[in-house]
Amino acid sequence: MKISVVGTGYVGLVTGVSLAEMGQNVTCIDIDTAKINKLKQGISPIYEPQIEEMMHKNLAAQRLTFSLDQDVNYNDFDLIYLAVGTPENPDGSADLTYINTTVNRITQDLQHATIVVTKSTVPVGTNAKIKALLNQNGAYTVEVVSNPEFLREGSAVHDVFHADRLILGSDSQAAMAVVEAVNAPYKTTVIKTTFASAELIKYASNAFLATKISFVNEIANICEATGANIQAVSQGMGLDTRIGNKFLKAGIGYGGSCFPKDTAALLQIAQQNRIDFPILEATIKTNQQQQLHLVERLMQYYPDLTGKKIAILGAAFKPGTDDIREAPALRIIQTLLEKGARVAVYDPIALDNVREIFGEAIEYCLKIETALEACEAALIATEWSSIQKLNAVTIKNKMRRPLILDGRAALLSLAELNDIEYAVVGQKG
Ligand SMILES: NC(=O)c1ccc[n+]([C@@H]2O[C@H](COP(=O)([O-])OP(=O)(O)OC[C@H]3O[C@@H](n4cnc5c(N)ncnc54)[C@H](O)[C@@H]3O)[C@@H](O)[C@H]2O)c1
Ligand SMILES: O=c1ccn([C@@H]2O[C@H](COP(=O)(O)OP(=O)(O)O[C@H]3O[C@H](CO)[C@@H](O)[C@H](O)[C@H]3O)[C@@H](O)[C@H]2O)c(=O)[nH]1
Repeated sequence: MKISVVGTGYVGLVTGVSLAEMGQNVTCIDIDTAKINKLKQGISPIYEPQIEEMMHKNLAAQRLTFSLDQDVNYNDFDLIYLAVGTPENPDGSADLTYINTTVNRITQDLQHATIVVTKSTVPVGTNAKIKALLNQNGAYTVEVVSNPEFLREGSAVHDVFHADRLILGSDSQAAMAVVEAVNAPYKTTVIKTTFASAELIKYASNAFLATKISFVNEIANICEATGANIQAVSQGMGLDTRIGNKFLKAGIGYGGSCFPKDTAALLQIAQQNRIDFPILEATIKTNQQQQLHLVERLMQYYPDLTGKKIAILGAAFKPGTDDIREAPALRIIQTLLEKGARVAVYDPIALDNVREIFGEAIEYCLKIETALEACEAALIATEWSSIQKLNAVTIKNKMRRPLILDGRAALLSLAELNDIEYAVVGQKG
């Protein structure tokens, strides 16, 4: 089967490479010339474990090609996956500009029936509109299947091959059967439903996970006030199989390209339907407050941060990725700069992306030791393994004051060392 995947970001690239690995003939398409040039040379524009090795293998087997949008004819494919971005509009709703541009572009080429599969996260009602747009001329029927993606950055390839479920939404059973067959090698539970239900499953899943995180972060705040310990509390909660132990890790809140924008978009969908969604509003508000939790705790040690060197350990929104979209570290750095502090940031792979935002305003450190050198406190924003390996000797030798504020419970064992000042989210410190 000849498949194209439009958009070579986290979802498009991983989808395309994985389908090629499953034996399909795949063309990954983008409008970004620099990205396509890199990809043609076998270089991944994103950091994602396993992706480059799998790319090289499938490029060599000639099952995988990369192409600029202007160089392809969409008539050449049996299936066309949409994996372009759907970022946040200023009012919180999903910006469908890239989806609409892609659909118009496909329509210009098409001269026969085909199937378009929407991987991008789109608001309820979008796939029905996509189908209407694709069938404007009425000479043949273009079927559409909503197939929302649930991969996580940092483990995207693993997640595609070990998905919990395959969600397909369409008004065409035949089209869903084709997409189901393509995905058969992944051997997962298949749910076939309508466009609207498939679209809502994606938003509801992300909003629920985000709510779990905000809930546990509120419990962590109660722990700090009362002397309870969030690690014990979330372990105790998580052993109840009705609750489950995942997404109960307290910290400085969620970031990334999905939870913040998808919670905002679901709130917009509710508002457009005149439905109140106070739980989701609270989830978002709690997360915004939680992202600055470490700064509040730091201010208890230093009411005036002017001129103080503060190390930020970890910039990516989570370990295993160079993605800094909506990363809590960015808001922390911005706030510290506004308060007059000097900031040195360590991250093993995301520093180039951070530099694009803060330029010369902060110091960038590829070694943790450089960030810690003569600093007055270190704030842990991402639980990279290199940060988890930090030892007491380095902390005491390098830092002017050995004060660690841990937003990701990365150095819990250090709490036992008396001569390091240590505070972690969810414990009195
Ligand atoms: N990142 C994730 O972990 C994740 C997981 C599940 C779902 N999603 C959803 O998948 C979608 C894509 O997310 P992403 O993170 O991969 O986005 P991304 O920003 O990393 O990549 C999008 C790509 O689409 C390209 N593009 C834009 N317009 C195009 C056009 N007209 N033709 C061809 N290419 C075009 C861009 O150049 C970019 O390379 C979003 O809707 C997102 O919500 C993302
Ligand atoms: O117990 C937890 C779990 C996660 N996080 C934070 O939550 C954010 C998101 O983490 P994660 O869900 O692992 O990463 P994403 O790559 O953003 O993946 C989410 O968003 C994707 C895009 O929609 C979905 O496909 C995935 O299923 C969904 O997990 C990160 O900042 C984490 O630090 C916590 O604070 N506590």
